[in-house]
Amino acid sequence: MSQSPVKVAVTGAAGQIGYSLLFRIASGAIFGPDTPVQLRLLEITPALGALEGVVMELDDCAFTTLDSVEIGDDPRHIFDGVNLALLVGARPRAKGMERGDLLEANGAIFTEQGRALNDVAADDVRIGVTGNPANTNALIALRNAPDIPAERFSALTRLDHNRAISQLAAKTGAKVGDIRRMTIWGNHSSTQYPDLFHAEVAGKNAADLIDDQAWIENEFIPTVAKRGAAIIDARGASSAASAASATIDAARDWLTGTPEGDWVSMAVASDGSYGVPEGVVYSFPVTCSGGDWQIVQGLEIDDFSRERMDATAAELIEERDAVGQLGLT
Ligand SMILES: NC(=O)C1=CN([C@@H]2O[C@H](COP(=O)(O)OP(=O)(O)OC[C@H]3O[C@@H](n4cnc5c(N)ncnc54)[C@H](O)[C@@H]3O)[C@@H](O)[C@H]2O)C=CC1
Ligand SMILES: O=C([O-])CC(=O)C(=O)O
Repeated sequence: MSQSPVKVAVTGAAGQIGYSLLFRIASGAIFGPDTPVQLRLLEITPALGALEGVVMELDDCAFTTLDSVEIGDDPRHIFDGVNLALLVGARPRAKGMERGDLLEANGAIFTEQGRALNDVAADDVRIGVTGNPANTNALIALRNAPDIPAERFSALTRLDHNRAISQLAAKTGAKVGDIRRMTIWGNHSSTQYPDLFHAEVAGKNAADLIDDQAWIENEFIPTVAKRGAAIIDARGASSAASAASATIDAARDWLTGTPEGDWVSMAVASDGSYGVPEGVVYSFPVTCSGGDWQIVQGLEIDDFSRERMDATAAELIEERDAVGQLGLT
């Protein structure tokens, strides 16, 4: 192992997602087997005792890729010099809540953490937001970090993307690995638009192959968009292992690149592509290379897709305005 260590901050490290995420990062799932990782774990003060227990377990795994672990409750200390910050820590929703209901509870966290990252993170920092409402939390963080380019922030819609791939594979009998060019447009919420019109199954257009608009509208889209709620109903707690896995997938592809001929879904600051207003963090199809992302351009958008893309943009604008009224940005 010759490379110098990468510093990775994880917030909410003693939570459910953290319990799965930390072990994957420590074992090399983002940076591979040759890059040592320094974990810097942020929690609120009352959770530091539980976090110490998680650190004992990390030690007990004897991961060759884990260089060091530091824990604390001060974002300015934990984020000092970090190259990657995964902002997971936030209150999860309970049964019957929409993710937007968490805006006020969680918005303040991302104001403080955006400011701290602005002041102390490494110059090359990338910031991935998993904590809900993820898109608007990312917007709050980036607005509070004026010295960090907005392109360095993204919110997690990779879980929705992976859910959509899994549903499409089950419907068509294809293998997950045969599916490419899936897209989640918009918000990580029930208004998101999982798009089969540009997805491919073994090189064939997914919507043409399925040839069943009713299934797309009445089964596929709602199943993907409401999967988080279905898991809360079934488990009594929100998705954790799958959310951690998607957080890893998203960070790995952002930093190491997307496969040739494929793309992934990432919620990023809109640049106006596809008529999505600037000033919101919206999920687009993106390709990544060298730690940067680019929105895939030139996809044809029909009326059905347009309507759904606009509806989820409208929800993000409402969230942005609500946050403005709370004085959070
Ligand atoms: N974007 C996505 O696809 C998904 C997002 N989520 C969201 O991820 C977040 C975390 O979920 P879980 O791990 O299940 O929740 P959890 O409640 O098990 O853990 C959250 C942790 O964050 C900590 N925390 C709270 N405020 C903090 C602060 N200011 N700084 C640092 N840590 C803080 C808490 O002490 C707790 O340990 C929730 O907002 C949840 O809704 C969950 C699944 C998927
Ligand atoms: O639904 C929730 O609240 C947790 C989440 O974001 C998901 O599972 O997609």
